[in-house]
Amino acid sequence: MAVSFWNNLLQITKNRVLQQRGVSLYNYTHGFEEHVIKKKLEQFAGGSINLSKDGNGIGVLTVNNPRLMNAFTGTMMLELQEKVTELENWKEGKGLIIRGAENTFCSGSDLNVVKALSSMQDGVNTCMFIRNTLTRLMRLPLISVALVQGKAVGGGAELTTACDFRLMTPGSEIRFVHKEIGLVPGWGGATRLVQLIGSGNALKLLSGALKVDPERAVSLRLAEEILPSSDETGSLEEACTWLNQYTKGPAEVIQAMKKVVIAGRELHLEAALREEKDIFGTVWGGPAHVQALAQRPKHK
Ligand SMILES: CC[C@H](C(=O)O)C(=O)SCCNC(=O)CCNC(=O)[C@H](O)C(C)(C)COP(=O)(O)OP(=O)(O)OC[C@H]1O[C@@H](n2cnc3c(N)ncnc32)[C@H](O)[C@@H]1OP(=O)(O)O
Repeated sequence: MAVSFWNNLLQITKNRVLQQRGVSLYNYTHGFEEHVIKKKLEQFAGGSINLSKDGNGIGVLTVNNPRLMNAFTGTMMLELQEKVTELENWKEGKGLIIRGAENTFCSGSDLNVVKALSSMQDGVNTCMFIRNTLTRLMRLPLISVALVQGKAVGGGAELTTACDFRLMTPGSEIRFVHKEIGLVPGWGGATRLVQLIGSGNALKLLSGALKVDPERAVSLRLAEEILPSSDETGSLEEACTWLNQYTKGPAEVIQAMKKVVIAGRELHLEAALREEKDIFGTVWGGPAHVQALAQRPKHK
């Protein structure tokens, strides 16, 4: 009785967290002092995170630091957080493509930053900071796709798992290299990988630091498809076309659809069903619903 009371309370609290925007996994109650690590990250400048948003509700987020195979400097980590906040507040948004600049995806943290922040405390705080951001990215009410061109390595491989889907270009690879540098994933990538491909397959990819080519990624259900083009422009167009299959219709309906899926993915059955009811209430009688009913649709 007592256990089920606490379980219910926990689920209700989690429900509320999922409904709010900008809520992080870690805060001062977990001993995480965000402002301290932000001050440190500011010192490692370079590269950028660029966001473009089109009139059809599709955003393209580009990890841009080609000199270092799009590795994340400190300021890029900070910029990613800002862009996620912007996307959380994008009312017209429906879909998001994440890609790397100049024909490669991302090689994780800038190893110069890793070296400079080598104390256990700095390492753990940096990971908590990014894990917060990637958890919010994963929970965006947008359908997200990682467009993997070239290499997605280390934290770059982890970033792909924060998206709903992965599309790979011919010759590209995803590789969790952490073991090779004496680490385990710290950006939440191991947890998400287990959810995506199961614990046995995840253990093989992580403990073997295996190179996952597009064919293997599709067979593991890590990637949806191999795109025909390997060049930047062609593959972006193809990724947009792929995503457009799922983003037709009004933003409020697409966003509600993503939210019911997040609830199903993250909550226990009863809490997820309650959440689905609440989200349903936000679209029932809404403009898209009323308009569709007025047209007496037939779905042949
Ligand atoms: C939990 C996440 C984890 C953490 O933060 O704790 C990490 O993400 S740690 C970082 C994990 N990533 C790596 O260890 C990648 C190391 N780099 C490579 O393995 C290769 O460079 C590779 C496979 C990404 C690309 O190989 P390729 O032959 O195609 O290119 P180059 O090696 O010639 O790379 C060009 C240039 O970029 C530099 N580079 C690449 N990645 C990084 C990085 N993560 N940090 C800093 N610099 C990086 C590379 O050293 C080359 O520079 P150069 O001056 O020409 O040597």
